[in-house]
Amino acid sequence: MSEIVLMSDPKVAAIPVAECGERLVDVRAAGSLLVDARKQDPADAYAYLREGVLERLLKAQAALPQDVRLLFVEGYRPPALQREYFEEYASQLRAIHPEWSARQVHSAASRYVSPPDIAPHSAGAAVDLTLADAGGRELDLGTRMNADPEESEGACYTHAANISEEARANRRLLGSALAAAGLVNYPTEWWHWSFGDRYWALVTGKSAACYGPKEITPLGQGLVMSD
Ligand SMILES: C[C@@H](N)C(=O)N[C@H](C)C(=O)O
Ligand SMILES: [Zn+2]
Repeated sequence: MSEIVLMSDPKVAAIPVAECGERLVDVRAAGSLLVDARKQDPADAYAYLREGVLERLLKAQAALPQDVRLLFVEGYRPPALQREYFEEYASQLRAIHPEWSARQVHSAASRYVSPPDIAPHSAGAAVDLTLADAGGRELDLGTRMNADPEESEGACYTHAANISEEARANRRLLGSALAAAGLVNYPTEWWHWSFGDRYWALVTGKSAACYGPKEITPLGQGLVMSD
């Protein structure tokens, strides 16, 4: 298996963004995806994604067996929230490993949360999702979603060996549908997939990302994006 490129790798930040300006859309309006409210925020920003990412999720949903559904948990994440997540996990790591340098902490933190400057969720390009049965019950993917590497003893890594055969099969099913639709996985998190961001561009050999980080402002029934 090829070596994992972490989000903190300078190769990711070196990818330029040629912003295409595509809008963020509410995935709940598409109607055919299961959407879980565990990450709901007052502006419902969590439910938004770039239009091209949603199109690809719908394609992946259509490729799954009839009794299996994608369960969407989190899409867009405001830059301030991304910073909060990153800092929170970095301080946990500092407490566990007081001997680590700032560089080591930054790199280890990026196994689980992207550095805010390159964050795919803040570009509306990434989605955290899992599988559910026809009744909406989550399937066994080996760990809870958002289990960090310490808590899960590494089982959050997509190709971890310390999960059951059933969980491995479910990860394969999720992965084959999403990869066929054009999304790429962050290999330290089985639930994190993206399209159009810098990480996606690096993995797929594109010269630039098409979606860069955005701030959003709620307006009427929607969201307005700005740099
Ligand atoms: C925090 C976790 N749900 C997540 O989204 N991690 C990725 C790497 C990110 O922050 O982009
Ligand atoms: Zn994610």
